[in-house]
Amino acid sequence: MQSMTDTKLTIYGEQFTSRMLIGSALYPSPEVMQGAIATSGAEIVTVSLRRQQTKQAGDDFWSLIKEMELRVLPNTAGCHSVKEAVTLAQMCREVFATDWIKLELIGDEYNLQPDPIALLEATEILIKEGFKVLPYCTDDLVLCQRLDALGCEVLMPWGAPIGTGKGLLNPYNLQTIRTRLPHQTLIVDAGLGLPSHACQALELGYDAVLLNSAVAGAGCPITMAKAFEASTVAGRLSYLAKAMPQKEVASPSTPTLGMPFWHAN
Ligand SMILES: CC(=O)[C@@H](O)[C@H](O)COP(=O)(O)O
Repeated sequence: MQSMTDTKLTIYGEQFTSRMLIGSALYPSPEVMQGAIATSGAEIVTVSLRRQQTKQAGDDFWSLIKEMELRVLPNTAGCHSVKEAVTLAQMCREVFATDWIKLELIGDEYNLQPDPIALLEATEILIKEGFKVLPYCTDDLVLCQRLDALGCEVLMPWGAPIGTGKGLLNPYNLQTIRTRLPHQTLIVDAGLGLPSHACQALELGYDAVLLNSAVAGAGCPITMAKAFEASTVAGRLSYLAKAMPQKEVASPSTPTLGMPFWHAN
């Protein structure tokens, strides 16, 4: 019998079993946040230094995150300039004692689209300073190639604008990036709304997904976290199993006498 072997998700040399990275914002309560993150099976949680408003709220939040013993991926959510993002990344390195940074640099307020030019500039600066950059970028092949050439070992193209829940708006672009950068760890980041969207990303050969709103904004975040976990497992297995080719013309699936097994033609 054929058996299916899989590699683990690799991020800058570190290996993970879960193929979902999860955000820590927008949950209805700290308890629900902890419950949903734990249920999701995620081993990496992204956190924003900028979003904490008072010292007390910040301290309480960090204690909850620390209790969960997850790998923390600080992000530069809300930054609009290279200077702002680089400064925040430097602060994150001090506060969280990690050189990982999810680099988010917004270029447009309407759709929160990442600014590709500023992103390249900030990535170059941060890599020279020793950061391990995980850039949140648009699904543009040439931009991804440039980020790859700068030394990024993970790229995170968007599925759709942050918080929209629209899923993969341009599967062709995402597929092209996968095909052209086969060595890269690729993560679809943002815009997912349903577990089926995560499954689709994994089926395209993406290594993982990063999401927040779909779980935090669900009617029952804990149940939705479980559904996303199952969908990433299903999507990865489906990718490894290699789907049957699609056909334009029907072919009978009921075996004809004397031909009980599949014939590829
Ligand atoms: C939490 C975080 O990093 C977001 O900026 C991320 O991009 C997730 O987006 P969604 O909320 O659309 O899942």
